[in-house]
Amino acid sequence: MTLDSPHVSIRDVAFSYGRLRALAGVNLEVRAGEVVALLGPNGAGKSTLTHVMLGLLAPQAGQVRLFGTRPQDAVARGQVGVMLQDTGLMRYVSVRELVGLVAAQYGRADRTEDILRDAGLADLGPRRIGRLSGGQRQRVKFALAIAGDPELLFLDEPTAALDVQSRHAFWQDILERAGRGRTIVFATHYIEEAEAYANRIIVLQEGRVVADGPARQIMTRVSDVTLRFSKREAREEELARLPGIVRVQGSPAEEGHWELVTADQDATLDALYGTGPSGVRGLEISRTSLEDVLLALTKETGH
Ligand SMILES: Nc1ncnc2c1ncn2[C@@H]1O[C@H](COP(=O)(O)OP(=O)(O)OP(=O)(O)O)[C@@H](O)[C@H]1O
Repeated sequence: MTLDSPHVSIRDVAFSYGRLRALAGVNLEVRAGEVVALLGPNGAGKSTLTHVMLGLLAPQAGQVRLFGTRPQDAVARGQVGVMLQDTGLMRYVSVRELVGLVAAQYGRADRTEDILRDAGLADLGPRRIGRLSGGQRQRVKFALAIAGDPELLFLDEPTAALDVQSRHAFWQDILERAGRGRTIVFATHYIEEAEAYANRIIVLQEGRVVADGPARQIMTRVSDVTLRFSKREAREEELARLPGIVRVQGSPAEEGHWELVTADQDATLDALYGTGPSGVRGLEISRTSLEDVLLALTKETGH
């Protein structure tokens, strides 16, 4: 282990459940302070990858290192916090007792109230776990993940079941941790959260990494833009000849209403407007969303 070891390093990792190949040659490195979102359709391998990163599943091929050492050793040193989808919680203890117990294992019993506050549980300390709502239980799982103030946090769908306020508070806490050099890897189906809070997005599809980079970089992979406008005297053939055009659609419901998909917005608009009056009215430009890009990247298997 060296000071500048990546927090996570995965090389050529393959994992199969019997004959079902869940991860096929995954490579990635995550460094201190990164907030990484794992995206991908159901069954893409996000949870399997998370389990492999934690040392809970041993890959049949390849190597996994956390802080330059075996995942189990990093976990034993208290460097890793984790929130998995299907962990159960003791039902008959109070929120404060459970969080305090885990905090004590990290030598942080005196920080129990801070942990409860950070997880949005300040008012729920005396409540029995068995009496909590789904979103409240989710916050307890988060409290347990952060109890040791770990350098590396793995969160599997952390905001599932959280209401709007809790989500907001959760992300503020995550950003504050990242600002202190903590590393966060989370799997999610909320694309807008990945776009807003992750500085890197990794897209998995059938156990392979099909995209890896900042949201903006991933979005440039599909650079098409849609232009919508009205133009009375236009003909379809004429619009199709504009530079950059990928596709032209007229609106059958509204004559003279057009939708152009272009790969070169500037060239298309220059030609459309030309030098004189264009007759174009009500122009709307919409960029491809990250959701469109993900659908394009993961559509091959029709999930
Ligand atoms: N315990 C298991 N035994 C057998 N196959 C499994 C097991 N867990 C997962 N799989 C299979 O491995 C593949 C990857 O599953 P995984 O749970 O990692 O996907 P995921 O991306 O986390 O999906 P989701 O978005 O639905 O949580 C799927 O085809 C799944 O059916």
